[in-house]
Amino acid sequence: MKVIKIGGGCLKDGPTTNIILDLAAVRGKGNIFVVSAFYGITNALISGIEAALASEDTIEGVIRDLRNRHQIIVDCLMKPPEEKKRALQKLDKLLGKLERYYFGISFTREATPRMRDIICVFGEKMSAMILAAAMASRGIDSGVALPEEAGIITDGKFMDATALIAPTRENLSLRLGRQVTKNKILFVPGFYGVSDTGEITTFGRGGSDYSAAVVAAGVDADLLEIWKDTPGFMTADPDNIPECRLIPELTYEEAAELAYTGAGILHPRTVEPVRQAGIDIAIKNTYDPDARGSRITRQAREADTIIKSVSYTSDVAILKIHASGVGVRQGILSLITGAVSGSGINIKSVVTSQTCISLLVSKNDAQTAHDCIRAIHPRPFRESACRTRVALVSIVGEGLHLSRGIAARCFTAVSKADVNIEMISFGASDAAMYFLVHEDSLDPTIQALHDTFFNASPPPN
Ligand SMILES: Nc1ncnc2c1ncn2[C@@H]1O[C@H](COP(=O)(O)OP(=O)(O)O)[C@@H](O)[C@H]1O
Ligand SMILES: N[C@@H](CC(=O)OP(=O)(O)O)C(=O)O
Repeated sequence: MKVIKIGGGCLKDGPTTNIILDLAAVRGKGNIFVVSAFYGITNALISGIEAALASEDTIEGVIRDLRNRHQIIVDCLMKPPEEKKRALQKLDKLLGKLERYYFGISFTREATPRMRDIICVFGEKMSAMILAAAMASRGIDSGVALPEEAGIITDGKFMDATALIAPTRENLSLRLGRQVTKNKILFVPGFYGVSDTGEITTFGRGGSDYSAAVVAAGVDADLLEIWKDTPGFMTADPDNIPECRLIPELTYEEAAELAYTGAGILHPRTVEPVRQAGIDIAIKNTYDPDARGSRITRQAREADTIIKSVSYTSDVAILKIHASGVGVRQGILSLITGAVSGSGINIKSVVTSQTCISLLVSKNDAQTAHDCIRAIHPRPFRESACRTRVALVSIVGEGLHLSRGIAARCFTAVSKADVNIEMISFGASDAAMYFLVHEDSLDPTIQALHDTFFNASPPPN
């Protein structure tokens, strides 16, 4: 059995969703589909929260807009009036509940992370329901299994949960495995699970890729297939580098490093659950389903180049803590990282020298993290600084640390592009090297690296 993930990027509107359903009808029977909300709906749900906080009067319009957007899709996917009516009744039931939550936050003037999660998952609940109804309308046996019914269990952290694989596996093998028969398609809303006390907890934005990996591990799937609107995992984001190329095979390590350092094609934690279970990931292009796509696996076959891809993220800030003898002063590092993570902030990376500790955090967390560090008493450092106008660039390829000349080629390219490097990390991973540049220099940096590693006639690396 396969687990197949369909994201919002493939569910843009009625006609594109029809293409996906045609594909699923031919290739999807006997498999589990983990689905995201229709394109733009999660953003609309979040805007609805802000609108409801500002004024109760906005709620009616938000619900009307959500209903219209889904109704247009239902109209396009289903023809028999009775079936359409039933789907719209289910939609109205969900929207009725959603409306009450919006009134709740408007009344209390408070949108807690718990309430944000409850509201955000309505997008996936609506899409799974509509896709299953549309599939049934094509005469295909289909159903919906909600994560709370199937038993996708999380650590309970709102808006950034992690799945607990052991109990999830136990639940899914009992409750999901048996529901999938040879000719049936089962839809599971992605993006969330429930804590052991039943609280809805999302896996963070873009988390349906991770959901699908969790379900794949939970049912011991033969393969996790992720359907995307690109030919596969590319040597760079096609939005930045249109001439980028397909990477036919990547290792788990390479895919994880790329996803963590900003390759928006995969949620950063997608690889974890399937790597543990030894399940491959196939990325397939919905516009060209017979094409090869990309395979993420334990051991990728030899590639022409060691560097597989270039990725970047602007969602990074650097905190520099200047102190002397960092390497010989016991406890200073743990004091600083403890203060930051104690306030619930995730530290993306730490690089130290004898005179400076550099912490990388998300841009949104930078100010709070800096405040936490400055609040340490007595101060174990001389001075601290926070830089937010930076971006992280990374080149990834298994074995790059063993190959001579990669770093030289990388930094020569960057320097030729007249870009100044602000921080380098090399050696922490066998498969990745990353550095920071000013955010205004991001585009020329990515272009220079891509030209060097993928477009230039090579010195072999
Ligand atoms: N290295 C990469 N290879 C392919 N696509 C990438 C890469 N980095 C970023 N992307 C972007 O990821 C997008 C697909 O991811 P996403 O929009 O999240 O899909 P979905 O919503 O269907 O899950 C592509 O349209 C592309 O712009
Ligand atoms: N709908 C959620 C979860 C998700 O994974 O969506 P997508 O597969 O479209 O990235 C979001 O927008 O964050």
